[in-house]
Amino acid sequence: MSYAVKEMFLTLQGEGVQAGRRAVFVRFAGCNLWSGREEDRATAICRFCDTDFVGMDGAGGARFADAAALAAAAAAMWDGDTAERFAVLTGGEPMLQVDDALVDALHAAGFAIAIESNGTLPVHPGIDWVCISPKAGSETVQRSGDELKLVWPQPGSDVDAMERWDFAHLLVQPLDDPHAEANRAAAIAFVMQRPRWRLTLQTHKMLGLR
Ligand SMILES: C[S@@+](CC[C@H](N)C(=O)[O-])C[C@H]1O[C@@H](n2cnc3c(N)ncnc32)[C@H](O)[C@@H]1O
Ligand SMILES: Nc1nc2[nH]cc(C(=O)O)c2c(=O)[nH]1
Ligand code: SF4
Ligand SMILES: [Mg+2]
Repeated sequence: MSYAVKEMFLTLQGEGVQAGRRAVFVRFAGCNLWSGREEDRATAICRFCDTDFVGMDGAGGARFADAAALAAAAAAMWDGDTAERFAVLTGGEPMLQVDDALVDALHAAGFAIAIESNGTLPVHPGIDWVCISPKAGSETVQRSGDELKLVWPQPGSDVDAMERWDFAHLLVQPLDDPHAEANRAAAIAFVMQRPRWRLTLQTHKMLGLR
């Protein structure tokens, strides 16, 4: 199978329990909850997306002919200790494209693999670190993993149900939109009400990283 990748870049993981870790980000093109076109945003299932995932025209983006080609490109970005190789598969929705061949090729290249997924599709069982970010108005079928990252506020979210799912870490991330300051306060209030949850911030945005 070939893979449509919007962009690929070396940075620090900005969010979640792995924040601060060096990582190659592979941003897959396309999502099942929004077309990515601004004219469709108001009618999409997921309306707050902060990411351009349309096309393959970003830095490091391409249509990779096969898994070996994608893994080789990711490995070429990692100019350090190969023992620490870490890839974050995101998008768009990566589970629309991630398959056995890609997981095997990245592992063969020495990468531990993390994923950022909306949870509407089962995550590949070979992934080493599973982050699910549920979206109100969609069905979260992937109800287990390493971290659940709830963007907040998000009306229509069944937080009590999420607390019955099987995640090692429960995280709440302030919604980045024109009301960011109020959203941060709401996320802090959320954790004050629900001490099983922890606040996570989009540190790459504060640091000027990609
Ligand atoms: C762009 S999404 C791609 C992966 C996948 N489609 C998902 O939604 O999890 C990456 C992460 O950014 C989060 N995110 C997207 N837009 C955001 C925003 N405006 N503010 C805060 N987090 C946001 C998502 O919830 C997800 O955790
Ligand atoms: N540095 C950095 N960390 C991130 N963590 C999750 C991201 C994403 O867009 O999936 C992201 C991103 O876009 N950049
Ligand atoms: S599900 Fe993820 S990639 Fe898709 S529109 Fe929502 S935040 Fe963006
Ligand atoms: Mg992002």
